[in-house]
Amino acid sequence: MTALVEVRNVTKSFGGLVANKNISFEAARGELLGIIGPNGAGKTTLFNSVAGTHRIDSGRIVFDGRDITALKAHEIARLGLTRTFQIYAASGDLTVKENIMVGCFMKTGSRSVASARADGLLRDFQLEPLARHMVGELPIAAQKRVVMATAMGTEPKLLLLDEVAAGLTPHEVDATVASIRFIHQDLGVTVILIEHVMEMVMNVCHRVLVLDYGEKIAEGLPRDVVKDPGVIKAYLGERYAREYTAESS
Ligand SMILES: Nc1ncnc2c1ncn2[C@@H]1O[C@H](COP(=O)(O)OP(=O)(O)OP(=O)(O)O)[C@@H](O)[C@H]1O
Repeated sequence: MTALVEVRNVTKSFGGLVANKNISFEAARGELLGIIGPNGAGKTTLFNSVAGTHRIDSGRIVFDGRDITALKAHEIARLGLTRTFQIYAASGDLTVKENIMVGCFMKTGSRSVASARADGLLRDFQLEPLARHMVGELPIAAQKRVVMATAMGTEPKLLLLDEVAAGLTPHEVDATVASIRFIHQDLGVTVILIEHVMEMVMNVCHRVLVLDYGEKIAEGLPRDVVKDPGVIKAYLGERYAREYTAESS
């Protein structure tokens, strides 16, 4: 598999705090990559660095064969790299369908094309009965599906999902896993996801990167990463690691 995105020696500081320190990784076309690590490790900062939400201090990012390091977020999104936000950021004034259409307008200027595409996404993400509801009034699980459907409206090649399982019940996490598999397998989108819900990471990710204090401390198969002593110490804890080691052996 060839790399769809290559991140080389990316550093990003906020004042004296180095939130991403010399981080390098690649995601292959068709891969489903997870990023884990404790609160404040630099995961969201890394998404912001890759998606052009902020300028990085140093390093280089290549997406789909093109150097995107100096591009702005909307220019990067047009190339097919879309990110979702951990905190839902859409306008509360929009209905579910209108919200999804905002994503579709990235690829078309036609209202009827955007509307038809949004109808398809409403079906794909089981949102049809909610199409006319205001997004801000929906339960969290449905809001997360709107976030994913809106992102898919931009027709990405690479989708960065920031904690789409946070705050969900186990049943809702299962439904989110199904949505991610649909995006990845049926729609053929490469996915990188940040997640604290380890059941989901273990379930869906091909590979996992682990960040701690702004640095990449591990990278590998989920079953190997959860046994890494550095990852256990920094993030998972002994009890959790024992559970997963027992399950995967
Ligand atoms: N815009 C900003 N200005 C100043 N500091 C920031 C900014 N964004 C992030 N930071 C700091 O950078 C560090 C990394 O934050 P980041 O949000 O990337 O961590 P994270 O791994 O995503 O955490 P979480 O799992 O809690 O979402 C933290 O110390 C955070 O306070």
